[in-house]
Amino acid sequence: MKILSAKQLAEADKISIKKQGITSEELMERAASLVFEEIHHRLENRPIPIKIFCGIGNNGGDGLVIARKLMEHDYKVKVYIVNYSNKRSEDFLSNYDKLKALSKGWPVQLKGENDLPELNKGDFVVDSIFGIGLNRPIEGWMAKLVNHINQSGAFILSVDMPSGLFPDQAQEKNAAIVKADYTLSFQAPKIAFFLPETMDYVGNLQILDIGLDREFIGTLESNHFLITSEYARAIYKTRNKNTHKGDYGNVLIAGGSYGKIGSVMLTATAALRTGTGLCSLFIPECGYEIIQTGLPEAMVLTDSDSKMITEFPVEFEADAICFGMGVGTDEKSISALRNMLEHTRNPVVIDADGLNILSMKNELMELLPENSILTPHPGELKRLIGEWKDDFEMLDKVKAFSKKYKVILVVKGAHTCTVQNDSVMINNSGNPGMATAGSGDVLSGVITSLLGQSYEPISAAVLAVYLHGAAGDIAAKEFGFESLLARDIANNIGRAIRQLFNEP
Ligand SMILES: NC(=O)C1=CN([C@@H]2O[C@H](COP(=O)(O)OP(=O)(O)OC[C@H]3O[C@@H](n4cnc5c(N)ncnc54)[C@H](OP(=O)(O)O)[C@@H]3O)[C@@H](O)[C@H]2O)[C@@H](O)CC1
Ligand SMILES: Nc1ncnc2c1ncn2[C@@H]1O[C@H](COP(=O)(O)OP(=O)(O)O)[C@@H](O)[C@H]1O
Ligand SMILES: [K+]
Repeated sequence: MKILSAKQLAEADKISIKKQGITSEELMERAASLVFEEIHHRLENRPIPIKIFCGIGNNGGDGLVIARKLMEHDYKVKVYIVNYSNKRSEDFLSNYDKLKALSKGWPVQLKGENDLPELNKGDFVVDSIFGIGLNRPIEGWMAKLVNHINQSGAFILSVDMPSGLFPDQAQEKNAAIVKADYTLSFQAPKIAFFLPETMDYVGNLQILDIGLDREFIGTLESNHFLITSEYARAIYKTRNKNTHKGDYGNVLIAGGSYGKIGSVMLTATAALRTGTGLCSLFIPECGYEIIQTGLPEAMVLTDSDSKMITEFPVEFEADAICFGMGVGTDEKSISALRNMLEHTRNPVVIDADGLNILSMKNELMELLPENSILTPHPGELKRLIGEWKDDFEMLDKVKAFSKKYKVILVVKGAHTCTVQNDSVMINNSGNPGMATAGSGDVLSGVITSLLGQSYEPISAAVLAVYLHGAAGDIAAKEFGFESLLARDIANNIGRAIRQLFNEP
């Protein structure tokens, strides 16, 4: 699903109005009615105090429509108009008239900090102050209003955008932004919903299809995509009956050191659970019995060193190689990575200490086969690309890095971003239960497995990230967030694949 900018969405609004022969007020009625229906569906006429904060632009206009609809259904509604200027939009004004005609009292006018209304824990607040028209940070008394709403303890539903949040540009430090519990956003996701510095403002996210022109949206160019289950399903390759293990890839996972053999075991488990036909590990000698006992499906090659990798079995003909988990950064292990890179032409997967080695020995970057996949978490990423001042600069730097070295970066996080050149694929599956040791090792195993099964490198990365998160979600249903282990993610990859086809 395309992630669109505020400018593109405003354009899509205009084109749709023209093509569908409707007025912008009718489009507003349509969009806001969908929000009303979501609220009505959940509240089921419960007498909860609903407090709607409306700006005076079109986002405020949405709020007025929502208020009218709720009043028509006998909800307890109070409307506050946030007068941030005297330029009320046309559609705001016509809905203001409609609301006045329906309600007995006038909406409460807010004009300064003395007007902040009383809010209580049990209130249901609708934030319809600013949407995609925000063009500068919220300041002055309105910033106080935003903090007042945030501190009230009320349930907060934001319409289209949490007010104060820019859809597609960096935020000032300590900006006043509504911290929503739930955001109902129109038509397309906005990138700020998924980036580390701003995702917390959004709460639960739901995108409402307000029926903007599909053909026009199809023509819009975007470098940013949200990975959906439909997309993952389209990438996935089904299996033929007439096949054997040789058809599903022979992968080699090199990693581990004394005390960190578990990491490679997790990677190999994940690779096998993702369908790898033949899985071999290259590990220091100390891990031999551990792997042979713990994972009998895997084959094991050992280094001459008992505690760390110091070489690489360059004669091994693998369909995909993964290097790095638990390796450490000893000079001898650095030469093992160099050895591997000097003898490999196919794309490889580099994770964990493999990445740290690349940061230390920049010249090794030049040896990476084209379309290799690097899987840094934010700490490893900083070592690779340096510091960044905000998420947008981070994405720019990652894109530049991807272009410079012709590699794919999987920037891990709550919404993992897979970056190739200028394109960013954002993942929405997964949960905080996956913030546990070894879950990144599992991801590398899934990527390597798909790479070995002849998926294009970018497809392997994107599908793996999606399945890894979906498997984590299935595991979390069984164990809860706290109890989830990395191995549970690996063990649920099969269920995640079946879920793509709606099989429980
Ligand atoms: N178009 C359609 O058909 C549909 C649109 N829809 C809805 O419209 C929303 C977009 O509406 P919008 O364009 O009126 O912008 P909105 O977010 O209400 O802001 C209004 C004005 O605020 C001002 N302003 C900005 N920042 C400020 C600040 N920090 N402090 C003070 N003032 C500030 C700025 O005016 P300025 O003062 O700069 O002239 C700006 O123009 C969209 O999110 C969706 O909810 C849906 O109904 C679907 C159909
Ligand atoms: N809150 C979260 N929501 C979704 N996914 C998460 C969350 N926290 C962690 N993950 C996922 O778990 C993995 C953690 O990887 P990493 O930090 O490398 O762990 P480790 O080094 O312990 O293996 C990543 O794939 C990341 O996307
Ligand atoms: K809003």
